[in-house]
Amino acid sequence: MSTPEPVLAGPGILLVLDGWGHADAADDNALTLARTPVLDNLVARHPSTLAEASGEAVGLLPGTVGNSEIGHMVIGAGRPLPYDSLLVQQAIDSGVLRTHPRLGALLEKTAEAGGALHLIGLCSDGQIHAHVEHLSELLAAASAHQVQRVFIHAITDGRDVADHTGETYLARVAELTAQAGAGQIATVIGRGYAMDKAGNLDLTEQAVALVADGHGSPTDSARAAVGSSERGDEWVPATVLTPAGDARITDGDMVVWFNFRSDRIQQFADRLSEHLMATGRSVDMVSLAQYDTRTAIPALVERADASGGLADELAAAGLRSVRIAEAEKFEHVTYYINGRDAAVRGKEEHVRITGDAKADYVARPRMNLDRVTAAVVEAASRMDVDLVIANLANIDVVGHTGNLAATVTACEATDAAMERILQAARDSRRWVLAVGDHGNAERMTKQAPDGTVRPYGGHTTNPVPLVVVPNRSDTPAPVLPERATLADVAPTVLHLLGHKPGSAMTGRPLL
Ligand SMILES: O=C(O)[C@H](O)COP(=O)(O)O
Ligand SMILES: [Mn+2]
Ligand SMILES: [Mn+2]
Repeated sequence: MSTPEPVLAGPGILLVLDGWGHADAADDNALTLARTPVLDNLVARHPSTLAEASGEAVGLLPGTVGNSEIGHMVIGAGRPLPYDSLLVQQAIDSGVLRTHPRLGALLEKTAEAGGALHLIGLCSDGQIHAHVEHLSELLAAASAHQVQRVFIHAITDGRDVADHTGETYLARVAELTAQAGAGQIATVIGRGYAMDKAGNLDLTEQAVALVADGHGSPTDSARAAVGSSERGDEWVPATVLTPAGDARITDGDMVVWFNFRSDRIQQFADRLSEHLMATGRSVDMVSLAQYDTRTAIPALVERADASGGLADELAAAGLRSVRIAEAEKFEHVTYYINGRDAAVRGKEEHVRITGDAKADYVARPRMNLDRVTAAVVEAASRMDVDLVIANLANIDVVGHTGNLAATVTACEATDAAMERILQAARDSRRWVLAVGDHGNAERMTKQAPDGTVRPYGGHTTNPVPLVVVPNRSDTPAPVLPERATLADVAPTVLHLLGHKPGSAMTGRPLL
């Protein structure tokens, strides 16, 4: 006798609960501190497992925390993708970066013209946007080409690493410059200004004016620069370190952007390029990894191919998908889940829920969740929609504030939204696959480099819950394998839609 098909293939909802990681209950675990009956019930009563969302399982360096870009890319690709941090590290380990012809040619040209090299990037070891140690390779290359003036325009973090650690990382930069015999920190500014991605150009302009024209508060040490912030490392005001001398960007200089992740540096890179051009300064620029800037900036390390994922398979099968998220995560359910591909395939609809771009997430931990939920419910009710893909951003975005109470509220708001979405799924006979893209809110403290335990709003290496709510309850519920990875999501989604995994996918259907 054949076993009945446990899940009736049909339309569904793929929900990414951003920052929904798994860890044992603890007094810094916002998810277990929160009252979340719907999520608890979901995991307890329906087929569920834990999925790896960090390190090698998704294409990151071993032991590194997951992030929204690689999380959504792997969810969409159905296979781990070598992420930019890994590719940069490989280029360093193999010596390819140090001997990169484009870098070498530009350094030589700069040295001959007596120009300066400006290194701009985030100085921490958060491994999400950048790694401070990458500077060592760039400084060595500058030294080898005898570039005499090397200025580091340091951006302080406090988001991907514990806050109030900026001074430690700037001290590390100073060590690296001493080791290489080249370079000095010229300016310091927090990532809140330099890495805005929400179009707040007033913030970006402060970073542009600082590095291009030396407009900032003069101070004589990195420690004083970081200490001048009243709002932690993210918001260190534009500061010029006077011992570096005149570090303005002039005609014939070159710039290397050393963030490997594009999303939060590209606005600054674009504005700086435009400003230099508008003021008649001809400056060569390269970035460590490929950026999605409007102005073309050549990359030293190319991206991995991410084609052949869920979007391509949906298009090939003629299936309609609706993508829904609020602004903070809109690119994640469109551009990133589609393999960093901006093309909108035929039957693909995008719903971007907008709100206050400068929202204070501690004061407003619900964000625009009600409108996101309403859009999911509406899309689910449409007979012509095969797959709804939505991101519920609160757990991650509010988690980043490092504020435990606000994050608990965000978890509870997400729980209530889930209740409405699950009801909509029952009404429309849809299955639901809910998954985190990386951990965040399940651990809200971290040990800082100096050994103290601090509030922490960044990501984690914890696995994420993955739950499948079948579209019918009259057949035995399937059992999912004990462990999974984010690469299994797309094959499972295609299976639930009644299709095979794509040939480029190495993940497997979990049921
Ligand atoms: O850019 C950010 O907000 C954080 O550094 C990383 O968070 P994300 O990967 O969720 O965007
Ligand atoms: Mn995320
Ligand atoms: Mn995040």
